[in-house]
Amino acid sequence: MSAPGSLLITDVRPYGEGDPVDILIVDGVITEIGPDLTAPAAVERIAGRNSVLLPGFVDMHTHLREPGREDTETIASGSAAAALGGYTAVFAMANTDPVADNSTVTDNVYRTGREVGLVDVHPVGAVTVGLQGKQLAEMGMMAAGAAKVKMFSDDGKCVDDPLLMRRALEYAKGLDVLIAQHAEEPRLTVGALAHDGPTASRLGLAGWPRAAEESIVVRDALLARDAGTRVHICHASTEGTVELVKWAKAQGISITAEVTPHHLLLTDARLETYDPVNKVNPPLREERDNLALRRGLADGTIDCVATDHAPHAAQEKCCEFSVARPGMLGLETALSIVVETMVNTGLLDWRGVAKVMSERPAQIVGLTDQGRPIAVGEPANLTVVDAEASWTVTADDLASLSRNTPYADMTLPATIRATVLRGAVTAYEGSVRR
Ligand SMILES: NC(=O)N[C@@H](CC(=O)O)C(=O)O
Ligand SMILES: [Zn+2]
Ligand SMILES: [Zn+2]
Repeated sequence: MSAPGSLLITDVRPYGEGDPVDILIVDGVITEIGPDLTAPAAVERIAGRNSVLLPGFVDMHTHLREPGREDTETIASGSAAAALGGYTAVFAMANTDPVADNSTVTDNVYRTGREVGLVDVHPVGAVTVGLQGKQLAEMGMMAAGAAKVKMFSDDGKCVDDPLLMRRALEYAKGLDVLIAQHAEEPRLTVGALAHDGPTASRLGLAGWPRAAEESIVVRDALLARDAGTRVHICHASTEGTVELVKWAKAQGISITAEVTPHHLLLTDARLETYDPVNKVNPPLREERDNLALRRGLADGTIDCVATDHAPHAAQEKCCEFSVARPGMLGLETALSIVVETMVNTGLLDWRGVAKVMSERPAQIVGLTDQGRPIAVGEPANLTVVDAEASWTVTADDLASLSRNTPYADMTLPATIRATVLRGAVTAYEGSVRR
């Protein structure tokens, strides 16, 4: 990674609007924006070549597998994947081994992220001890530690006990932190392998009904209402979730929701081959869910895109569908899938992409230095997007240590030309800068 000195990014269009300008960055802060800026010869330059300039992306939902499964992802490899995907901040979920349910783990994740330095790694703390759903974790200790944990989640598992969830929301309110719920009523998903629909029936796979998600979404909306606090819904996957979140927002309930790129694009039709790469929680659903999620993201009902980047070892993904681990990679392909499903369909312009990939996630979780406007005086956390380019995904070329991308061999629109974290170039033309 280059030192955070001075940087000149030439020939870029902020938010894809207007004529190309140059951006001068000094000591991590944008100091000048205008056509044909001059800078001393020693200043590092990035040629934007008429690219779109966006605020650096913020991922509220990433699984880095450190500590515990460093064979599938480390904080370093996941940070590289994030930088290449245009991210300047990621939230690393708590389902590590050991679980991030105490400040020793969360502070270690945070410090390792700083040492790697490619992206701001914010650890997510567990809501319950060991993700067991029995006893609240020491959220206060984690929030007060070096990592200043801002978000808590048992993701991978649902906090299904309603009384415990109520207490968690009350505790979170006092700490001014966010609870993010993996909305899954486990008594409705016993043995479930696929979306409960015609495809699962035909393939003989036990179904995961939409109601398993939606019943928790509405329950948690009501609990947040009563607690007078906010709640965030991870990986919304159904048309009904969009309707329920819209209803809850209309009631003045402080609820937010994210959608993954794969739930915007892919359906359970993918399961016909029984390829475990398509196994994910919540499952890929039907086209009407994709379309409702896209509309919800466009109209602000769904607040943001989060990757749910979930690396798994080859041996955990090549076996029989029923025993394969759920989850798919997402960091390096997210922007392309958002362009394919939201920009190329006319649902979002580049301002809208900045909102759902950067501004809203930063606001929801309370980051004050990310998701900022591209303006003089603002921190230089930026992503340079070549909107005209396309690329073919080669699993072996990904920076992630895992290979479980559902987009292998697909040609996708848009590439990340460069990512800039506080004025330092972290990724440039497909390579990370260390
Ligand atoms: N999404 C997944 O299918 N898997 C995630 C857990 C989760 O996000 O629920 C994982 O940690 O592998
Ligand atoms: Zn989850
Ligand atoms: Zn997850």
